Amino acid sequence: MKTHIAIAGAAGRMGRQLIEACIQASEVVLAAALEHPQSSFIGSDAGELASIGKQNINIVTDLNTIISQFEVLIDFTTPEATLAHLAKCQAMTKRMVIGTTGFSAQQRQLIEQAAQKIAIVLAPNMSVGVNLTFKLLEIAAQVLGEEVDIEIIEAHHRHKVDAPSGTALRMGEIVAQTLGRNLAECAVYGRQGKTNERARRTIGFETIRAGDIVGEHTVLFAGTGERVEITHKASSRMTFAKGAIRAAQWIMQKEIGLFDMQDVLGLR
Ligand SMILES: NC(=O)C1=CN([C@@H]2O[C@H](COP(=O)(O)OP(=O)(O)OC[C@H]3O[C@@H](n4cnc5c(N)ncnc54)[C@H](OP(=O)(O)O)[C@@H]3O)[C@@H](O)[C@H]2O)C=CC1
Ligand SMILES: O=C(O)C1=N[C@H](C(=O)O)C[C@H](O)C1
Repeated sequence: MKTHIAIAGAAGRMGRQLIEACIQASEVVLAAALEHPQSSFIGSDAGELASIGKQNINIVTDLNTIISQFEVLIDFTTPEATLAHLAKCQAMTKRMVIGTTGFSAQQRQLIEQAAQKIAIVLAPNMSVGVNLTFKLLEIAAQVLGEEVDIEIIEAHHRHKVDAPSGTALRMGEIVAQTLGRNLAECAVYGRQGKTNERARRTIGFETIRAGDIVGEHTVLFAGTGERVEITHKASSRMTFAKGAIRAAQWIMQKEIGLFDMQDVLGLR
């Protein structure tokens, strides 16, 4: 049976890629596409928006009007919009795949609570390569341990509104957890002025925002005499969109619970 998908944030950078990925994937059906009420794209055809030709699916604004048409809502919007969609999906018992980043700890708690009622995949990065990189980071941190300085450098396009990226923060959490550190206590976000010598157990974050960079992450493990750099570079948003479609198909086997791409890809 094909999975019927609705896309929130359909006119966004990721939304347009998701429309195309949905149409390309034979195992899923694009059932509906959503934008906010003020969007100039309401009523536009989703296929035309994604430059793949008319699909006879108009962009709508009210999730309640399409609730019977889809099984999984894929949401790449903003934290506030995602939480509004989450409340509706919980009320109507619909599954969600959430790619939005930039949630506060309190907002994340709301997602965890909702996952007691519905099944959710929440992942700051849906690419297979980044999720493999997460595993490589665990190994690097285990082997290099306390002998190295760890820095996380990320670069994204000029339109990105959250920093550090959700992926960079997840990388920091993985490294910190592997080394028995608390990221909230050891993270250092950028440096300026008289910083004093670097403390070994800190994990540094550096953020670049420029041009049309799709998404690049490097974790540096720098010791004395050598260093290891683990880098992932995304060159197309289609890699994230394909991952989200895969997650939407995977979540159909779950009724409740909070999962991420490590679960979807069997990397847990
Ligand atoms: N997990 C992953 O693999 C990835 C995650 N992301 C994350 O996804 C999110 C979106 O990224 P991106 O596509 O680049 O951003 P965009 O700003 O291009 O897209 C977001 C879209 O959501 C729309 N939107 C805002 N509020 C609502 C609402 N209430 N209902 C429906 N639609 C709404 C925006 O409309 P308007 O522009 O008019 O405000 C816009 O069209 C970010 O948090 C980003 O970090 C991005 C790439 C990969
Ligand atoms: O906003 C983006 O573009 C991206 N955001 C995600 C993040 O914050 O990690 C993932 C990807 O790198 C692109």
